[in-house]
Amino acid sequence: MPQPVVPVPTANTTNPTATTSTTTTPTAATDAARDAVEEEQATLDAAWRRRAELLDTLEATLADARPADATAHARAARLRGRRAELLHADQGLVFGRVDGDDGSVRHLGRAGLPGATEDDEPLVVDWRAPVARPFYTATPVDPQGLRRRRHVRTRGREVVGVDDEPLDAGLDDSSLVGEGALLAALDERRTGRMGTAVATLQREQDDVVRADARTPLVVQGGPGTGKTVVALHRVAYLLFAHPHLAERGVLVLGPSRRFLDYIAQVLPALGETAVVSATCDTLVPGVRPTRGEERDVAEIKGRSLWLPVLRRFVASLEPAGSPLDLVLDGEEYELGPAQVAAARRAAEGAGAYHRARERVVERVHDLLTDAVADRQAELLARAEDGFEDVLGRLDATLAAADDRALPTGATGSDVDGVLSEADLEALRARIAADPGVAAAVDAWWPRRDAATELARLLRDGGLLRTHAPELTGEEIARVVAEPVLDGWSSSDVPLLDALADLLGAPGARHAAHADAHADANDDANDHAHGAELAERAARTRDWAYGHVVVDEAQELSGMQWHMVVRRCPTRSVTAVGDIDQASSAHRQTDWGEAVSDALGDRWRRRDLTLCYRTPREVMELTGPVLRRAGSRNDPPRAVRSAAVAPWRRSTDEAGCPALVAAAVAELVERYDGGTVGVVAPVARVATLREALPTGVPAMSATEAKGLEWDAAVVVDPDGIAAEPRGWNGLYVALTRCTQELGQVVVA
Ligand SMILES: Nc1ncnc2c1ncn2[C@@H]1O[C@H](COP(=O)(O)OP(=O)(O)OP(=O)(O)O)[C@@H](O)[C@H]1O
Repeated sequence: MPQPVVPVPTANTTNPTATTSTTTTPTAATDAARDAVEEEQATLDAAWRRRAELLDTLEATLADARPADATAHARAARLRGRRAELLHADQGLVFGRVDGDDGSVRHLGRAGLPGATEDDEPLVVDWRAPVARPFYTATPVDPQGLRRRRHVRTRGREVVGVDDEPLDAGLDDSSLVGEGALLAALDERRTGRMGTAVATLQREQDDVVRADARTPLVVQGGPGTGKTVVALHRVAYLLFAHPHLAERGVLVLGPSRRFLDYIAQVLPALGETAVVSATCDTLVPGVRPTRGEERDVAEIKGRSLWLPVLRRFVASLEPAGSPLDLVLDGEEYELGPAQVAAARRAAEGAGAYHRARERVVERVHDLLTDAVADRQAELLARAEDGFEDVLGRLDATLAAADDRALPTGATGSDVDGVLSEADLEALRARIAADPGVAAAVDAWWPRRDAATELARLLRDGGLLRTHAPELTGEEIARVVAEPVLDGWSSSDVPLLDALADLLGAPGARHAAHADAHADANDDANDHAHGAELAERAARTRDWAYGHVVVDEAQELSGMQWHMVVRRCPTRSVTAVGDIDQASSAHRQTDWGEAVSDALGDRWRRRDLTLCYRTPREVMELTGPVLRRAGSRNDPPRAVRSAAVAPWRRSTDEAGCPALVAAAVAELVERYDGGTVGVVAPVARVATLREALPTGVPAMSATEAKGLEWDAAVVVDPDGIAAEPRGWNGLYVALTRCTQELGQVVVA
């Protein structure tokens, strides 16, 4: 049990896993507290001085730097990255300390601060360094060589308190890490922006943060268990521990723009900029859904089966083995079925449609070059047999070739009929540039555009019946009835992405990847340029990220999962979510069903079990809601209890907006400096927005996902429960508050 040696202002805290505490007399405790604060203040002062020195040195080095070559450029970029890291470390420059059995003392902070000389111990160890790990994971049962863990609470340059946990005095293994500091952090007013939790990460969270990056990881956790916190700290950890990931950037996928705004400050505050954040809707550059859609259609279009459907459709776009007629210099050539088949074989294994097309077209040019050369030789042979008219034609052909700069070096009279290598090359180049040949090849194997082809497929019942036999006639009819020409819907985006991938870029083989590689080499480890890299990655549809984090991952459809994996071929993916909070149209009810198709069977699951956000009294209301949602899971255990009991008020339809407005006004006053939010059935949101003061948001359960406020008012809970997947939605709605929950029931 932690022993706060300086009182912590957290009234309503109860550890669900309470353990024994060490006893100290009040006076001794006060003296010890004062000494401890003074001691840590001295360390914090030293850390600020060291930070200033390091920044001065960096500034001077950067001012003198004249990056002459790539190495110097990369070094300057690294220095700029380090400068940014030190600048961001001002909050929490020192936040923890561990004392070893061997008398060693180590301080932890947002950024590492080396000692004055190379032989000195670091003044502060970076929280992500391996030596920092016991701070998060040591327990009395497994003290990992530590005697004591101390959380140092600071405000700017001042130490305001310390919380000590002896690790050599107990047998209990279940207490929270740094309970005093944790509960103080949890009790703080919410600002509407998520904060960092480097100082108070809990053991089960740290296990996720530092898990192996190569294995896809799925983290299941109930509301408020810190999934988002963990996901974002994992990004910071991975970029620190595996700098090569920064060369490709990290993609963070969230459920909505509002959610991305909510978390936007966390990664920059952790010093990370090589990060792109997006929703599944905004992942494909140049494509934005503008059309709503029916839930059943979204469900059908989200199924993974569309991947084989689209594959079959794209295969059908390739020309059958029909002969190809070509004209060059007025002469007709026919590539017969056998030659066409041979050319098509060249495309086997080429992958995307356009890549295959490129290879086949090259092969066609080869075949035509051979055919022209053969015909020339044949004409010559006949000429030698004395056919004057044929000789005339040959002269004409060669003259035409000369006009087009075919450097045969031969004339009509001294030609020997066999083209040299150089002649053949030149002939091939001329064929490749010939507009007539290009037009014929285009007509035979056209370039295709993903948007046009998808719209064509989705509107054509016949095509769907051919390529999507997995769908029933009724399902096909629902798909065909969608007005795709009026714009894309959300479920079209992954279909477009899959189709664009199967088609490949016309005429720009691997351009995006080549581009990405060049950038990566220029910008290796360059945090200062991370934002630039991220911008470029966001613009490139087939950018391959170093790592992808998916938050609220339970919402993704099968096709959206494929869209994720396409962006990270190494499958270095961390997905965090709560299957019990799912509200989107798909039918998955467990993680295996949701991810196995895209992630294969290599993925691992971790669970988060403690709820840090929502007070126990509120969580107790959610068990029955979960049962009604059809879940067999229990809500997570809350680490805190509420100062104000959850309340319910009733009203009739007409009185609802006014009652909600009055309740909100009370809460805004009570949580001055904090935040209040309202969650309601979709149909009530607009009316409530009008009734509420500015700054108090009203939204549906789906929109509230991932967000939190000090106080939340849930309006018409029965109405929310009656929505599609409504009991899951109500579970979300009830778990948004950090302090107080009110429910307004509409009779
Ligand atoms: N170790 C921690 N230290 C301090 N605060 C924490 C810690 N873990 C979680 N929190 C806080 O608890 C709250 C809930 O965390 P978070 O939003 O990450 O939970 P979640 O599991 O993503 O919830 P939901 O499923 O409802 O979206 C946040 O205010 C977060 O800052």
